Amino acid sequence: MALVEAIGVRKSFGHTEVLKGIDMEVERGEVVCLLGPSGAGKSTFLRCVNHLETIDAGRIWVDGVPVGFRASGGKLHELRERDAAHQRRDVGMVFQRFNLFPHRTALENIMEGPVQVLGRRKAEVGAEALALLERVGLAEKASAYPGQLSGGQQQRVAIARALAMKPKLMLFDEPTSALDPELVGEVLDVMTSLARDGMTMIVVTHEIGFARSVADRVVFLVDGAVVESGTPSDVLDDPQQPRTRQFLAKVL
Ligand SMILES: Nc1ncnc2c1ncn2[C@@H]1O[C@H](COP(=O)(O)OP(=O)(O)OP(=O)(O)O)[C@@H](O)[C@H]1O
Repeated sequence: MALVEAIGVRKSFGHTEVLKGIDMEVERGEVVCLLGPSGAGKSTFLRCVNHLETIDAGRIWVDGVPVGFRASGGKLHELRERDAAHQRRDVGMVFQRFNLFPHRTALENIMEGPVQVLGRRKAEVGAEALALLERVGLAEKASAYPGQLSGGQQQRVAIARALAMKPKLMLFDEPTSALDPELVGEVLDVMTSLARDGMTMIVVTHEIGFARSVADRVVFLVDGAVVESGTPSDVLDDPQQPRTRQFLAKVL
């Protein structure tokens, strides 16, 4: 089974159907870039995968367990909202706005999940958190507060914080959209290195260059439906669908 399987996912807000039956599979180690115009439902789909939204119809499995359920003793038990946090542990999410705790240092931000959520010992987690800061090129910023870091640095800390939970899957929701252009590259470099290390990733982005060079597969979402999916070169260089062509003509 693929690491992520989504079948017929539907989601409405009020009377507006935002996801109109999404099917998607993401294999282990695969990087999928989700592209499409504003309002297509890209963020909503990611939020459904991470159980930040409940779905109205269809089903999503992450590593064989349907989102919104917990497996135990060979049975599935529906999750109550407070138990959903359990499921989110397997999935790291990085948002457009870095969402760091402002009154905690970079290192403390990274340690927060393993200590508070997983109940691990601070001494053990500290060394891992420092290694993660090194991995995102910020070892020297361990004691800095978010307000003392650039947007690019904050986003790299946010990535390290997500990795600290040892997720099976990483979701990125326009991780560079809030950054000054000169800071975009440093965040994309960290994401590229994660991808090369075999992390399974779904990335919502408008960075076509990243999609072209890093994605295994590009999926185009328009108006709540997948209109085209394939290798980056197939979809970006030779789009078959008029809506994909229109979108690419605007962003390329
Ligand atoms: N919590 C919510 N309540 C009501 N409507 C919502 C909610 N979240 C999203 N929407 C609506 O759902 C639609 C899809 O939004 P979504 O953010 O998923 O699109 P997107 O493809 O990620 O767009 P963008 O690139 O602009 O972020 C939009 O019309 C949005 O206004």
